[in-house]
Amino acid sequence: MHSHVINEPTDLYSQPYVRVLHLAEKLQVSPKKVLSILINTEIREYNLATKIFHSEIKLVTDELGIGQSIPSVLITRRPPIVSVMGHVDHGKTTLLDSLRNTNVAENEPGLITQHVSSFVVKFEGRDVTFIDTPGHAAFAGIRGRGAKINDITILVVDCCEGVQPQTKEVIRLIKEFRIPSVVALNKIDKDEANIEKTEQELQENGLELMNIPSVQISALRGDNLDILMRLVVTESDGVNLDTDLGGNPFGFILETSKARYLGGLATILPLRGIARLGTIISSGRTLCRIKAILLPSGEKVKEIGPGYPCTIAGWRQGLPNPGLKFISAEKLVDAKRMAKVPANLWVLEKNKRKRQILKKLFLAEKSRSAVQESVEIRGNKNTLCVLLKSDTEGSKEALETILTSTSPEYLKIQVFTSTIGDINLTDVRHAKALKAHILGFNVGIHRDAVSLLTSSAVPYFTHNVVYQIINYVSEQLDKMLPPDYVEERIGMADIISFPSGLDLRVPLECEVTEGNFDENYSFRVISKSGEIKYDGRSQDFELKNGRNFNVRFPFLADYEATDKIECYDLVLRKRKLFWQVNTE
Ligand SMILES: Nc1nc2c(ncn2[C@@H]2O[C@H](COP(=O)(O)OP(=O)(O)OP(=O)(O)O)[C@@H](O)[C@H]2O)c(=O)[nH]1
Repeated sequence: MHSHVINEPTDLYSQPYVRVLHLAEKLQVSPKKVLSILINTEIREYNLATKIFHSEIKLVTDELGIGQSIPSVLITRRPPIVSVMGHVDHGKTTLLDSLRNTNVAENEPGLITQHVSSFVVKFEGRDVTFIDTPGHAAFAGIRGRGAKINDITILVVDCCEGVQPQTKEVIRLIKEFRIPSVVALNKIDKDEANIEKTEQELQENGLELMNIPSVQISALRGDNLDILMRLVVTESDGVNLDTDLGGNPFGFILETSKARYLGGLATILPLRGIARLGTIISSGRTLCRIKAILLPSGEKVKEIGPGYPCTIAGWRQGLPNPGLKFISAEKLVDAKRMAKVPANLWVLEKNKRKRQILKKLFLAEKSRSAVQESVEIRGNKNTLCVLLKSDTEGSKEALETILTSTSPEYLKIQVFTSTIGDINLTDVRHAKALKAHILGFNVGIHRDAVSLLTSSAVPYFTHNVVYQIINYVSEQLDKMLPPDYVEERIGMADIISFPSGLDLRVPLECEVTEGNFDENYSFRVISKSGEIKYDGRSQDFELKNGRNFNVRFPFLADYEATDKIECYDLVLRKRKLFWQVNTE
């Protein structure tokens, strides 16, 4: 029934490699050719069965001249994301409910009751994810920011009322963003339903029913919902639903809620990667180390793949805002590993040195559990755009190589142009339009470019030492990362007395055993076995005589006398830069 749990072997995801032979097949070149390219790199020993990683795959594809794209070894097809839209009372909720009921097993024992408006329908062996978009304004906002949340829209129109203002708004959105759509002509069970008139009105409002599939349904009775599903599945065949299972998890926050025992919850829609228990994600200023994953049915799972909405617990520093993107924060750890690559390797002499660098990078990459590639994060705040200027062909190539082969995953360095000569007016104009940084190696600035450079505040950096340029880039990348927090324990306490009958109004009485307690910090209730029963802010914290205090927590939990209370703070940590360059 719960087929939306990932049910293939787990190591498929945690082993983001491909064997040499398999890669040759994918690329449709002879295995011998691939093998010889790899052997020539001198990175290590290879045979046809060797497992190779993304950095090595890239070497092969580069050498073969088939571009930068990484073969789709870990690419999988996720379920299409469908949202139902339409005018008020035209039957959106009824349709969603009918679709959900065809699928959901209700009252299964052991499930946690929750209200989640997103769910997965299985249709003819395919999973289709429905999300209840929270109103048109938010939807338009999400779209407007260039992000992609739904693949297909079902436009519901009440055939008794015909086209109404919000119907027109949806038509506008569908057309503007070219969203594949299906029209559901609803309430055909009613006598007043006028299908022809509704179709005509849709046509008059610019919806070409010749090109857009439509179906007459009764959301209430469930008539023709199978046809609707088939149309949706057919439409989804034309949509690129490929996603990278090995990538850093990222997706959207759909809604938030709070629950007893679990604290703050957020329903998320992952669009890439596998999110697991323990995965750290961040959204806006909030951070979550995933401590529970619940499917819309309430079933608890350990991991979740792209395209499957789920509710996660473990949020710190409040709850994220619906509509926002979330990203994996694991890269904070990776960034530190990258920083350990010895600095003297950044001296660029071609070929041999380059191989050494790639070898180091490869080793760093191999040590990570998953290879990440920022596939769709382009042209946004995860990309540092640069315009390179160099004095000679040799230094130009060196700079390009260093910047393109070493950008840490998740953050991307995009080199727009790389040319030889002083920084001129055109460069500054381009940089301004592209919001790019100008990096100059051993070059000057044209006189006519100076004034625009200062007045337009285009960031630029020139130097005749390559390390300094790398340092500059490193600093810029660092500024793009979300803050890195570490936990600091403030104090520990024992529970001396607690309310019987789980009465929320009665405070817990506690005694400090270590450090201090202060209501301005976060609190955690930990059971003897280490289970976290509560994590968050306190309520009505009251310091008593000496080392005792009273405290209440907003959520009810089965507190016990053996529980410990921890008081902790999240402190901003100063990060090491990506590339620590040793200038000696
Ligand atoms: N007869 C009939 N009634 C329907 C059908 N679909 C929905 N309704 C009724 O129309 C009314 C509005 O339906 P909803 O599903 O709440 O409409 P909605 O579009 O979700 O409305 P909002 O959430 O307020 O925007 C309800 O009374 C439904 O029972 C249908 O196919 N046939």
